[in-house]
Amino acid sequence: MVSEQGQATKNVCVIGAGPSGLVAARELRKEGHTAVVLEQNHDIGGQWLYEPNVEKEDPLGKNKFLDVHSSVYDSLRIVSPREIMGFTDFPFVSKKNRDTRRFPGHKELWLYLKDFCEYFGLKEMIRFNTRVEYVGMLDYGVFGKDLKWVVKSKEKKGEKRVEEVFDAVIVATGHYSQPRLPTIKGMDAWKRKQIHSHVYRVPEPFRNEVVVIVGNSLSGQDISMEIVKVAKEVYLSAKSLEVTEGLSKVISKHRNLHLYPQIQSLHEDGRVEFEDGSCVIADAVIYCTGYSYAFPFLDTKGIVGVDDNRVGPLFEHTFPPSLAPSLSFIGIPRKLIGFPFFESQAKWIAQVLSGKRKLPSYDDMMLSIKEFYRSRELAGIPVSDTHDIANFEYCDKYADYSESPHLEEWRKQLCLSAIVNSFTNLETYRDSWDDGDEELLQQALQSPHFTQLGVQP
Ligand SMILES: Cc1cc2nc3c(=O)[nH]c(=O)nc-3n(C[C@H](O)[C@H](O)[C@H](O)COP(=O)(O)OP(=O)(O)OC[C@H]3O[C@@H](n4cnc5c(N)ncnc54)[C@H](O)[C@@H]3O)c2cc1C
Repeated sequence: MVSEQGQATKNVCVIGAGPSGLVAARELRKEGHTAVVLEQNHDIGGQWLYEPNVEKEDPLGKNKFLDVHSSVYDSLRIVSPREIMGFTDFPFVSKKNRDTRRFPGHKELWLYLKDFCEYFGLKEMIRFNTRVEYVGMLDYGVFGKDLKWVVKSKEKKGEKRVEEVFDAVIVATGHYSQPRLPTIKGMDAWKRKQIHSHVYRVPEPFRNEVVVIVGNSLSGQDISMEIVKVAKEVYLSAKSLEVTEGLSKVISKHRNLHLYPQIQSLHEDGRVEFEDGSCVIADAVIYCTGYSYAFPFLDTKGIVGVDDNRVGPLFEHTFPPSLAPSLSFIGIPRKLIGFPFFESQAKWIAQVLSGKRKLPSYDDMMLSIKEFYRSRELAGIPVSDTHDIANFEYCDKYADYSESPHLEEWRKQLCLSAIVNSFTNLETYRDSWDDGDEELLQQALQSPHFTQLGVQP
């Protein structure tokens, strides 16, 4: 199809109505495409649609399709100041009678997304309670721009199955749901409680228990800090015993929180042996060991795969060269300022689909991927961290692809300052804000993002 402006318009399926899928829907519509968003849940929000009921969820997430998508726990507050999180034209301002904290709880972010959805009239584009079970090429062998996709979905609560054909598919299914587990001797034989942080919600079930928490990244730290208030003893098992000043302060404050090395083995009688030969008897083990990329519905005949948590080959973590532009992914990179990044990526995809922007040739995209892998290897970054990109220039690069403005300097500064604060004051950084940061924030609030767009209906 061709729009009145002479651009190609496509019939696009977006999978997932989290932040990435929502902004993709908006950008596709802006660009003149017809888009439908298929969402397995009953509402929008993705990770931010809190699900307290995890009883039926398999605790180590071994099933192909999980029943519960969100891994968010009850007490979770965002890790960066709200000001930096909003989409570029829809600031995340605090509202009366809502959670007005600078680092609000998860519900506030969900409400922000609800507001975004309503403001841009996105709900009518979404089919809820619809799980995508299969995505495959209609005519395998015909690559390139004419390639079409078959999408098979199933109503979550019924048996109704639908099969549709689209010009393009955008995968926006997130990657913080499928538990990534370590391999530990004796893990399968362990008879006591054993869960992944994906199903952790509240500390109460661990009252008076001896708990081993595996992994000291964000979730491991957060969960340790709240479980320690009810548990008898908490052993935080980390890859390295060299920890940030912030975590070290927390450990010295709580007499029942101990830093231990990695687990060597688990035993049927409840013994947990650590690499330094020490041993404790525990009631529960909580794995805060991160998440795996998983696309259980996607059949690309082996063209796109996940290998050691690397999704590829993907040009700029977005387009598989031989299937571009009809198949794309949003939100694969981790550790970037999420929402504005998803927005640039969505703009770029929408514009490539309409023909406004051109992708490099297949050979050039493959070369770029190879060079990227090589540079990571030379920097000593493991394959499993391929998509960890803690680099603001990356956000700017994606903005350039769609000729959008770069990430504002104040966002970068506020983000860095929150990270630095968390390193030194882990327990309090969300509520203590020093004078320098306040000054930075006041500068941010004078920017067009807030002065021209800050008033939401
Ligand atoms: C504990 C935790 C804390 C976090 N804290 C922060 C934070 O402070 N700041 C921050 O910026 N980010 C944080 N994140 C990252 C968070 O994932 C992103 O903010 C954001 O939610 C990613 O958006 P997304 O749309 O890409 O994926 P998601 O939010 O995961 O949304 C994906 C959507 O796809 C749907 N879906 C999946 N599979 C299917 C299918 N087969 N069929 C149909 N629909 C499907 C899901 O139901 C979901 O609605 C956190 C994540 C976790 C787990």
